[in-house]
Amino acid sequence: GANVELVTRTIGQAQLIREQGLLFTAGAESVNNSNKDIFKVTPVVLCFEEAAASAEAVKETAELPDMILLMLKQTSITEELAAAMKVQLRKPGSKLVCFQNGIGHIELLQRYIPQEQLLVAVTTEGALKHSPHHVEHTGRGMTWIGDDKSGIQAINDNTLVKKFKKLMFDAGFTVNLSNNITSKVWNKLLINAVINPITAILQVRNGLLPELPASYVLMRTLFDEGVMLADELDIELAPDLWEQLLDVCRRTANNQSSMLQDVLSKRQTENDAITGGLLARARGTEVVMPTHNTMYHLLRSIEQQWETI
Ligand SMILES: NC(=O)C1=CN([C@@H]2O[C@H](COP(=O)(O)OP(=O)(O)OC[C@H]3O[C@@H](n4cnc5c(N)ncnc54)[C@H](OP(=O)(O)O)[C@@H]3O)[C@@H](O)[C@H]2O)C=CC1
Ligand SMILES: CC(C)(CO)C(=O)C(=O)O
Repeated sequence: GANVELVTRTIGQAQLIREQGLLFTAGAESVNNSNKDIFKVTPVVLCFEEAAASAEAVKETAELPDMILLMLKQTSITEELAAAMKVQLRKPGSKLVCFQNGIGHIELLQRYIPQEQLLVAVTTEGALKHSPHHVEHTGRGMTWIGDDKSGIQAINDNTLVKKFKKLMFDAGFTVNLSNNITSKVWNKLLINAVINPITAILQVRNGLLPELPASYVLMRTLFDEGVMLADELDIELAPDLWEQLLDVCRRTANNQSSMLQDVLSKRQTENDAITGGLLARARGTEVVMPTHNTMYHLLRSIEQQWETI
């Protein structure tokens, strides 16, 4: 095994998990779907400030983490967080694995953390936080990790990465290495940039999108604009990405997309990292993305209504 520490944002959540444990339920398609068990685990829990202070205080870098799995939304990746990560990643060879959807965060993190310590993860696993100490594994998937600069062999030979893969495998998760993680990131980015904004604006579940003739047209238009940009940037996409996208709608038909959940809870969405991420990459190219631009501004208008309340 490995020593694992869970880091929460608030002290309240850390205390709750220390007192009551972390409840883990398995949804219908989860790894542990045989009996829909509820597992209770009692990890070591620190809040963000505690973790940052304890890393600052450490003199021997051997006591610092080997690997940090960053599973926050893009909206939580701030300069302050990146600076704190830098302090926690002083152990030579340690790695930060970034699980976010969307793009833009790696550029921010690279301003603080050397590129060779950053790994990008793309996952199709599904998780849903029901309460501050209850999480459901809503769907089985696959996780890809990589970094396009080092190449697959270097990652494959990395002892830490090997150990991480084994630990994940033993826990029931499949982790593969990718020699083109940018392509994996963009496949997911285009899927999210089609499904998330439309579901969030129309307030419908994923399954309805391809069923409504008008939203089907909108989906295809957003998809085609995204493909044009990827072509312009020489980013390889899966040849059957459109079919994959329709399949995601079918497989997650009853899900509310993460962006719809954010809108319903009046939380800031990942619009800047998903649709905004595409628009930022299109700037300075010949590609125009009028439909993504409209979706971006519609979502910002929704968010700005709460910001001004
Ligand atoms: N959920 C899923 O199935 C999938 C999610 N993703 C991507 O993964 C990322 C995370 O998504 P998801 O887990 O759903 O998001 P959630 O909002 O459910 O969870 C993120 C957690 O991060 C916590 N957090 C925020 N800031 C800090 C901090 N500084 N220190 C410690 N904890 C912090 C939040 O705490 P608090 O609630 O207190 O703010 C929250 O509990 C997103 O980019 C998403 O797009 C990718 C694939 C699948
Ligand atoms: C694939 C999809 C759209 C599934 O709901 C998702 O990743 C999300 O909701 O953010």
